[in-house]
Amino acid sequence: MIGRLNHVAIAVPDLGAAIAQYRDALGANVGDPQDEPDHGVTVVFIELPNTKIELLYPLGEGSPIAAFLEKNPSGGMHHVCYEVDDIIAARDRLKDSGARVLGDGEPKIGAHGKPVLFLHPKDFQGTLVELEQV
Ligand SMILES: CC[C@H](C(=O)O)C(=O)SCCNC(=O)CCNC(=O)[C@H](O)C(C)(C)COP(=O)(O)OP(=O)(O)OC[C@H]1O[C@@H](n2cnc3c(N)ncnc32)[C@H](O)[C@@H]1OP(=O)(O)O
Ligand SMILES: [Co+2]
Repeated sequence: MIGRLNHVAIAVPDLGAAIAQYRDALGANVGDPQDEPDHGVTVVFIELPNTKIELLYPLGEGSPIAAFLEKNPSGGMHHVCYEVDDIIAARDRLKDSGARVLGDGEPKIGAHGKPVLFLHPKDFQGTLVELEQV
């Protein structure tokens, strides 16, 4: 069911510093910040040869990233995103297996303009899992 690793997300307390670190210290190809108010985040994608890094910074009230940074003030790995062909079929199979699909269970449009869903970290070895239909 899951396919390629689409991205690994890192929550950051200082987006400018993280951009500079990846661009200058790591020589990475860093995209421009993209506000995603529907998700309460500003995202910056870093293109790697085999996947992407997604830097996440809180946007607006009630951002899930703000809550994460309260617990992890230096930032840290926030989620992994796997690609799926059919996000509804994946969701239904996961729900049948007893996994918790976050939010109202309906896919939202993510940063790539594709439907995404999130699965509770407690059901996946302490790792927040995002699925993106490609
Ligand atoms: C533009 C979209 C973009 C894209 O790629 O397209 C994105 O990726 S947007 C990313 C931001 N959106 C989300 O993260 C949505 C899904 N997240 C949530 O619904 C919440 O953040 C949730 C439910 C994962 C955590 O909620 P909360 O912050 O309120 O924390 P809790 O205390 O309720 O957490 C319960 C339990 O889980 C642990 N936890 C929290 N966040 C994570 C995490 N990122 N990875 C691993 N574990 C996490 C938390 O520590 C609690 O554990 P406990 O042992 O009970 O203390
Ligand atoms: Co993501």
